[in-house]
Amino acid sequence: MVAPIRVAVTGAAGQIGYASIFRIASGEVFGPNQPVILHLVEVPPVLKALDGVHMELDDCAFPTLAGVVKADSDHLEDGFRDCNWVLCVGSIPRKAGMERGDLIRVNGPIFTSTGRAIAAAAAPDVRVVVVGNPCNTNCLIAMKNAPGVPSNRFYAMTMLDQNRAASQLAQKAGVPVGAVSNVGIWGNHSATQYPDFYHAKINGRPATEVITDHAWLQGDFISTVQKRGAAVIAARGASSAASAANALLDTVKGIIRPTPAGSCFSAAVCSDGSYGIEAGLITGFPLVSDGQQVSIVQGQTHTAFAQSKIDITINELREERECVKDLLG
Ligand SMILES: NC(=O)c1ccc[n+]([C@@H]2O[C@H](COP(=O)([O-])OP(=O)(O)OC[C@H]3O[C@@H](n4cnc5c(N)ncnc54)[C@H](O)[C@@H]3O)[C@@H](O)[C@H]2O)c1
Ligand SMILES: O=C(O)C[C@H](O)C(=O)O
Repeated sequence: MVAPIRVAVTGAAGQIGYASIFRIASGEVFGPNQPVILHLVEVPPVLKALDGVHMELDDCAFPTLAGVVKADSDHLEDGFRDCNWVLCVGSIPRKAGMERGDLIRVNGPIFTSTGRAIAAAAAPDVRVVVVGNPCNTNCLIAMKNAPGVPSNRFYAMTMLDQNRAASQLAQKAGVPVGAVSNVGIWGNHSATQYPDFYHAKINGRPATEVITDHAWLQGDFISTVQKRGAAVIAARGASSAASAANALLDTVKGIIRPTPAGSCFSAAVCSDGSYGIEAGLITGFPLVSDGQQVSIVQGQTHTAFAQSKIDITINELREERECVKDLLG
């Protein structure tokens, strides 16, 4: 009999929460033999809607769903008690015309109590993925407010950017998206991020050999990925949800499954000073997992063009940190 793992999802009745939890309950992420107890966290006015989500989970009759715990955001320790994963979605999304960073003073405070409750109540092996924007800096706030939880347990989501970048490269090259690998996202999940096409591969070959339109790679490719979130908001009238939920699940899979040889996956983690990036910033890096431990891919070299892009996005992360320095524990 396999012991269940406990997975908390904040904002569980929101767009991304709703698009995530059924897939987590189904066994897609942790496997068909791993029971999961879902901890669903919402703000008090949304608890009634959360009851409805709970009914729907029951009605799916997933064999892998071993239980549901509901908690409100005023009782986060109850919500996170003994959790092995805390997926932090709950927060306000931006509207048309806003940058993700505009949410910093609205959503940032949510992550002080989140960090404290994780430290107080979660399982000793807890891993945290922050989705709520601006996710890098919110993750920094949570990490700084969770003394005793190792910094390498904190991730902010840049997987959606990786998936967007892979899709753009595949369409340009006229290949299935599965042919694209090794796309690293550097820096902030924002309009300054640097999606690294230089190290990307298409059918195992450098993307820069397969796609010879380098002006497109340096121009429209980067800006399309950087601004994709805003483009979705403009078209849909709401921020990306199904693709974000999919990326959240891909992030967890990236962490717990060995990365295929010669490839990487993307998330923002606490910099250890790799590539000269200031230690302690939550920064998008190319990562590899052996199924247990995640590490930053080492030894990549960057062109002057790429380095200038990385410098811009790292600078923005420093500015965001300055903006929330009163929340950093
Ligand atoms: N990192 C990424 O790639 C990425 C992608 C898409 C969206 N996002 C971000 O994810 C967040 C959620 O987006 P959404 O579309 O699901 O929004 P949503 O408004 O549909 O849902 C958010 C939910 O969070 C709940 N909530 C708010 N404050 C909370 C708190 N303190 N504790 C618990 N729950 C709380 C709300 O009641 C709501 O149900 C936004 O900040 C959005 O910008 C990030
Ligand atoms: O762009 C947003 O505000 C939502 C999300 O971060 C996205 O990239 O789709």
